[in-house]
Amino acid sequence: MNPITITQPDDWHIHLRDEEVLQRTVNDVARWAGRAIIMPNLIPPVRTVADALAYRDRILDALVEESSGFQPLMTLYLTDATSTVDIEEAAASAHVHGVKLYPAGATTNSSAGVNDLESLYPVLESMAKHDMPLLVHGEVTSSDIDIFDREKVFIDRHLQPIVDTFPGLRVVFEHITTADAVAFVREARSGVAATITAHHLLYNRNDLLVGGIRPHYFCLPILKRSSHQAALCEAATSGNPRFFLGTDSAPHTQASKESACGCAGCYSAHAALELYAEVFDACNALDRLEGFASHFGADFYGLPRNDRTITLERIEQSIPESLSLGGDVVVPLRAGGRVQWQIRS
Ligand SMILES: NC(=O)N[C@@H](CC(=O)O)C(=O)O
Ligand SMILES: [Zn+2]
Ligand SMILES: [Zn+2]
Repeated sequence: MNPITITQPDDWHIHLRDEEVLQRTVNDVARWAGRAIIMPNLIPPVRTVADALAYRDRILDALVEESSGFQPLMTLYLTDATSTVDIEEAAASAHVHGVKLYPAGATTNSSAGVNDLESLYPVLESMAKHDMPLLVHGEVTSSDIDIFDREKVFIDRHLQPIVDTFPGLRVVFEHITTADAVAFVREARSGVAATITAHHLLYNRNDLLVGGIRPHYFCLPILKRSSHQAALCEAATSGNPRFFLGTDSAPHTQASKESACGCAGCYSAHAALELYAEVFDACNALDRLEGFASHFGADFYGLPRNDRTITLERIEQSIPESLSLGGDVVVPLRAGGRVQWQIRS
């Protein structure tokens, strides 16, 4: 199967940041995706519909001519102060497609996140009533839980109770990283799905730690052992519509990654579709790429599939050592390396 033509994909989880950085982030994703779910973890966070609409305008303003069809799908950031009125307003907006749960302190820009999930149960109830999806960064933050176990413990302590307590709530378990998360999503009631990143399919914790610490592979949830990576590849390429594409592309400047206390997040928007194609090719599952990348997420969110198509060819391309990011630089995933696929222009 080479070349392959598929319905244009969408990215169901991305960080674009703000201001001068948008020039890079927005146009990189718009090169291959028709739409993207835009994460709300700005500083300060995107808390209200008004915040989301203003942010959406800044994203649209950053689009270059060739990318002008790209649609940002906005989300709100759940805080301890989020109210049912916020949810009603979100549900009434054509541009808000989900509400994001960050346990406070779990990841980059999550300090405004949720401290006491149970006190927000009325808000989750309202989300279920208005059919507003809950998007979850699924890791506990307790200091006594090992960083490699934080996703699994989150399932038992928080995710299973949420899914059981609100049977009508649609839930996306974001950027899953473990065989435990795969099994949970596979066996859950209907209305539960997961996004999977390219980097969690391509890499494991050896890539992060063997031969020296490689900060550009540090993200949260952290890369796990290879058996978990294999479970993710199996899920992504299985054709199960509960698993779909979400890059979690998250730019941090080179200096903030190459630091004594480096930030969490990998930048993949520059070549994400090509990298996913490489994974599906390696698993002999190129015929399943379209479902994962272009059909299942749209179906879950209740949006039409894209009309346009995109063609990928098995032609090697090289990835730059760094990319401009506003006045700074970002080191992209697989910097200085090669990827086996290209998008035909
Ligand atoms: N994934 C990450 O490691 N970082 C993301 C936040 C997130 O998605 O958890 C970021 O905003 O940088
Ligand atoms: Zn996250
Ligand atoms: Zn993310």
